[in-house]
Amino acid sequence: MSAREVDVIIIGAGPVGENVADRTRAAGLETVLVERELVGGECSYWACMPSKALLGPGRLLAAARALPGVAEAVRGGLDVAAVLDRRDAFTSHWSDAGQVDWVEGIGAELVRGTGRIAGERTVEVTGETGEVTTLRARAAVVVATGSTALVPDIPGLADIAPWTSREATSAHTVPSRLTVVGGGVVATELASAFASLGSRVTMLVRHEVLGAFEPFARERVTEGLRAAGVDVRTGVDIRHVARTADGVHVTTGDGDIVSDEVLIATGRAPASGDVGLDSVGIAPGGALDVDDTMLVPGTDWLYGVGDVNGRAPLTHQGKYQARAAGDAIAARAAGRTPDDAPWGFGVATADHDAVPQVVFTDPEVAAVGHTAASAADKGRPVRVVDVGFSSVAGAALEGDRDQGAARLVIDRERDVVIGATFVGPAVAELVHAATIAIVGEVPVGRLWHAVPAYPTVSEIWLRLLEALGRPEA
Ligand SMILES: Cc1cc2nc3c(=O)[nH]c(=O)nc-3n(C[C@H](O)[C@H](O)[C@H](O)COP(=O)(O)OP(=O)(O)OC[C@H]3O[C@@H](n4cnc5c(N)ncnc54)[C@H](O)[C@@H]3O)c2cc1C
Ligand SMILES: NC(=O)c1ccc[n+]([C@@H]2O[C@H](COP(=O)([O-])OP(=O)(O)OC[C@H]3O[C@@H](n4cnc5c(N)ncnc54)[C@H](O)[C@@H]3O)[C@@H](O)[C@H]2O)c1
Repeated sequence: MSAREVDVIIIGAGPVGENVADRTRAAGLETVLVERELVGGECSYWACMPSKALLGPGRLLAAARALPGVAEAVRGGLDVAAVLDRRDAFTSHWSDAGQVDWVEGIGAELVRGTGRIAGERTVEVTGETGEVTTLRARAAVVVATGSTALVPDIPGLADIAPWTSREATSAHTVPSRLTVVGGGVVATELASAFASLGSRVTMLVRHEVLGAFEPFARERVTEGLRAAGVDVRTGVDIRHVARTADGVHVTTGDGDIVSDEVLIATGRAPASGDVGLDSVGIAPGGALDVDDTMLVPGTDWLYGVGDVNGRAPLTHQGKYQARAAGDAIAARAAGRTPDDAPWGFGVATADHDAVPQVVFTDPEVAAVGHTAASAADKGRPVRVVDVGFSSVAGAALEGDRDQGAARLVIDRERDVVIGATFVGPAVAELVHAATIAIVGEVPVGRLWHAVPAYPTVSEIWLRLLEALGRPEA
């Protein structure tokens, strides 16, 4: 069958595929998006949006309860049905009609079905009824297929049909008892959400909670989960799982935990196993190896963007990669070399050392760049400074509870910030200032001139600088 030619074919219309299309369309390239489920991807329907819609009400209620005068006005718990309804609205009731309109609006074409690379520059799309459309790309094929939940090979687990983040974020009933396996971001966020909705939650953590974050952040999140009623157990070894009349039994070295549902939150795997990479000599299944323009080395047409390349599996970072890749594709299609020097338009340099992330637990964690441990692993000589929010008037005004703590990691030789972590009830918005300091390589001496308004929570920056010590006048 003859192939239809277009400029760019993007397999996967999640947030990342959509953003590549936005850039290639802006450059006037004929662009096809291939999607087998919902345009908008995991983030819109089973990840970021529904999880944050489930988390917000519980955090707000806890904040209200910590503020005398407001606490007295708050009676009872959350209205679970209203929270679930609002979550449904944020997922557009799992309809992608609005996002399809957006694709049409930018002048891209949507082809529904499963995309598979079938040799150089060629993609076969198999539709729902089995019909196959063959497309050939003049400029680029972009793999933006995201990731899927990893389910460990625990005896009995497959037989009980456990929840993954998909079932948890789209649940329409709240289990009375929920066991969460894992201690990462998905586990902590969804344990918090379901505890706030009334589940009795047990977390089974193999090592420790939020292992990749600064120890003081891990400890405070663990305390916060426990204060919210979550039974957090660390160092747990799961041996077997079975469903019986009284619920699901998870057998650990320390006995059985019985619950109504088990949520597996043990990480994600790049969705690269079934996109035809083998047809062009690339081993399927792992993270797709790419350079900083997201081009697969050894090709001049194949790109891997977003979760599938494993560089920084977060929506904002994938969209950043998408903007770089889209601009690099457009430049190459026009016969130009993309601006591919570090921090150029066609590269995702920030993936290496300046990835921000917020964990929306209570307290929240907002971090960017290095932790003290990751800097040490890279042999970077650093100074570390720690400050509590108790010294910040703006934070104290937020409520009568522990307002958290912050850490800066400073490169001792260059005297610039290379890492920041904030933990506290409302620290999410603090992280962008730290990202700018890192990406802009702002000298610490200059930061003294970035004056935080009084009395805001941002005065933590002043406290951190004071703790570092003002350079000699
Ligand atoms: C519970 C949870 C909460 C999260 N919360 C956040 C958060 O708050 N903030 C944040 O930044 N990140 C968050 N993430 C991570 C975020 O969801 C991902 O980083 C993001 O969705 C990646 O976007 P993507 O476009 O690369 O992949 P996806 O969103 O996974 O989209 C890939 C798309 O490709 C399609 N596809 C796959 N294979 C094919 C094929 N062969 N043919 C056609 N289509 C195909 C899929 O159907 C899907 O629509 C969360 C993740 C989880 C699991
Ligand atoms: N707010 C956010 O930005 C946000 C929210 C959710 C998810 N995400 C992203 O989604 C991705 C996936 O998150 P995640 O929490 O699934 O992964 P993760 O890698 O953060 O955590 C996985 C957890 O599972 C544990 N684990 C792994 N294998 C296990 C096993 N066999 N038995 C028991 N425990 C095991 C690990 O020790 C770890 O605690 C991450 O990259 C994360 O950044 C981001």
